[in-house]
Amino acid sequence: MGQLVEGVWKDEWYDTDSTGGEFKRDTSKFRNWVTVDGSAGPTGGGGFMAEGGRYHLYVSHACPWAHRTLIFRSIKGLEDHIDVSVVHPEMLKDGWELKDDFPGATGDKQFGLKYLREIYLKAKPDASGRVTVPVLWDKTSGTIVSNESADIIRMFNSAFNAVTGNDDDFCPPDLLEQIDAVNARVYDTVNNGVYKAGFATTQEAYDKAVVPLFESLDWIEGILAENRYLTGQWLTEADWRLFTTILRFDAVYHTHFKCNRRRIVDYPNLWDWARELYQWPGVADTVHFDHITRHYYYSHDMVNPHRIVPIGPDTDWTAPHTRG
Ligand SMILES: N[C@@H](CCC(=O)N[C@@H](CS)C(=O)NCC(=O)O)C(=O)O
Repeated sequence: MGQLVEGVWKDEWYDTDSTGGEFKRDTSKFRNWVTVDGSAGPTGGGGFMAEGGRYHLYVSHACPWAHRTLIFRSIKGLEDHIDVSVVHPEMLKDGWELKDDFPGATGDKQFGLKYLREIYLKAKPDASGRVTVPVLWDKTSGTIVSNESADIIRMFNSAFNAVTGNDDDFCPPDLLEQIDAVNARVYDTVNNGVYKAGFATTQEAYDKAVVPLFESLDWIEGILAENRYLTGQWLTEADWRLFTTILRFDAVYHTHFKCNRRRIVDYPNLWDWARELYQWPGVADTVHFDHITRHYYYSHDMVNPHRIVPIGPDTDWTAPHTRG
């Protein structure tokens, strides 16, 4: 685990000393957008037009943020248009490695590089900051378009429609405000909340994260008791953004990140909803529990120094849901 400082790799754990034990997530540094005509998007510069075969995605199957992008790639019919390199699940002193000696890890399909940081350095030789997945790479200009999953899934939702012929819209304009509001709470207290609980190094910092996390799960359970999906009767981006955290919850966050007030299977509506999303066409193929457990239990020395992978739970994601 480490980061780049002006182009040089420094192996160091997250600094929680300067923040009273709290984990603070670094901001993503590459924030350009692929657009229909190559004009600039909401942030960053232009020049990234939606074209089949032009972009490459670097992901980890363990990572909930990268997982969102793989789900959108699948449900938006982008699989033949955007190819993927999958990192090795263990993230150790060199950060994410592009090795292929684990089932499903592909190595670097573009350049044969060893470390994901080398992709960052190709884009920006003096890059500083964390080397994270996902990364969307532009083969034409030879640079990183974006390393922010929230932006990448918005691009995938609409920019490539003319390329794929898929017009499904998971961010319809009339629901956008509601989607953004749900996303804001879910991001802070659930998606990032589990990390804040798990990487906290003081009791206060842990309490500050874990209490709002379970308040939000109760709030979500209430919404899903009344509505099929988070923003009503249509499945939207808000559901997919929550899903990748919920999928990992009982297997990892409940144990490894000490988020153990309740399990997801203890929330009848949330658990039913989660199975519906898992069973959505194309989604189960994006799920790799072997990468998920190997990554978390192996990569965080500070949390699990002996790298023992717990035995359970036995969860049946294929059990029929009753959301219809
Ligand atoms: N804001 C980023 C966060 C991505 C992120 O933190 N990914 C984790 C994996 S789950 C990572 O690569 N961490 C490496 C590190 O922090 O050094 C996004 O949503 O794309």
